[in-house]
Amino acid sequence: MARILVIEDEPSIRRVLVKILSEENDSYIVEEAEDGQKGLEAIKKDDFDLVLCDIKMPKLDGVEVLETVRKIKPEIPFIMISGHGDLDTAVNTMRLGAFDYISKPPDLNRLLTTVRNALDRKELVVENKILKKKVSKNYEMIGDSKEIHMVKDIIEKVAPTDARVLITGSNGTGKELVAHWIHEKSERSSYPMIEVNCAAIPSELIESELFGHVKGAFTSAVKDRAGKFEAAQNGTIFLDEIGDMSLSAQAKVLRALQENKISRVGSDKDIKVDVRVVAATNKDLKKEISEGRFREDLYHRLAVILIKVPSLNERREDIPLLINYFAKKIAEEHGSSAKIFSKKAVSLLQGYDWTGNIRELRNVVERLIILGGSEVTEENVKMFASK
Ligand SMILES: Nc1ncnc2c1ncn2[C@@H]1O[C@H](COP(=O)(O)OP(=O)(O)OP(=O)(O)O)[C@@H](O)[C@H]1O
Repeated sequence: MARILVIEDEPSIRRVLVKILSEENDSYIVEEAEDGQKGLEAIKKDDFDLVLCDIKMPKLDGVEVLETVRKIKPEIPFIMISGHGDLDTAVNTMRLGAFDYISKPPDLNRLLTTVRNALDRKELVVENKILKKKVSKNYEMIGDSKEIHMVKDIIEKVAPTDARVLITGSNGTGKELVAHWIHEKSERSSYPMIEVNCAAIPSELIESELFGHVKGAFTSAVKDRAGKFEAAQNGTIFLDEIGDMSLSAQAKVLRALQENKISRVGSDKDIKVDVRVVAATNKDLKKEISEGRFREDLYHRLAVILIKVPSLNERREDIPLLINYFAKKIAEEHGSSAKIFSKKAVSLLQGYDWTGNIRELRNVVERLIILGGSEVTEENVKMFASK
């Protein structure tokens, strides 16, 4: 299905274009606008795969429409329609990002070929964007230590089962990464993995976030809304920082785990959910239980399998590998060649106490690459990385 918008003020030409395109291919949905202003409004409101746009029009001309859309929806290809007097302008619009132009009266074959090419390219651009997004989130798990191999082994064993998993470990040790792999290596991987950071959501909103709500359930509930459990249907929900969840939300999560049912806030209708729960925390939940902040029954439901992710300080031999890996990644991101870290620089970094946190290690590597010289030396580390 391809949605095409024809913006043209001359009714006869507009009609011809709409007719030709609609008859050419059943999967073309063709809409029309009679001037630049209306065209722009339609593009803002809806998603189009292609726009055919006249150049000379009242109110807003084609060049202005093109320039505005390039800023808000740059992926939409434009084919400009030029009359006798504006061929030069048409050629110039290609510099502004138009895909192509056709002259009036439109030549049927040329029009249809250009439309097909433009739609093909649009698909490619969108695919590339999705691909880039996937690649940019990095899920490689670097490390050759006994400790990280143990974690990988457990993931392999546990992922294909439906067992709930509680992942523990201090900040930035890779808990989210572990959760990601559990989902990816499970049969649920073609369904969504929905992540909820329980610490980032105010306690009065967490229930609605997880379970959704019905219109009128509270002041700002202006319409029915599904929650994350429903969004994760057939997939995995990752409850990050579960140790920060309010007791009343914990009670509801417990019910969801016991009965595989949830109800939206403000409704007593049950909704069946088939969702695997993976949770993570950097808190000592046993301590939280003894102090009355975490439900023991929920703990036992969640911690069917426990994975403790070791801090980098417990597997310092992985630090040089990580430095190397981050140096390459960062160079790629900056479009430069990877900087060499001298042996002394690496061993100094390896010895620091704060390097338990992988995120922090990455930040320091980035800082050293930006601020250090062509080679990262012991002196650079002392200057830019010590805490
Ligand atoms: N073994 C690893 N190899 C490469 N990168 C890793 C590894 N472990 C973690 N990272 C990276 O380190 C960063 C922190 O990891 P992650 O977010 O999984 O940690 P976390 O324990 O969930 O953190 P927090 O406690 O702050 O939520 C991420 O960018 C992640 O990709």
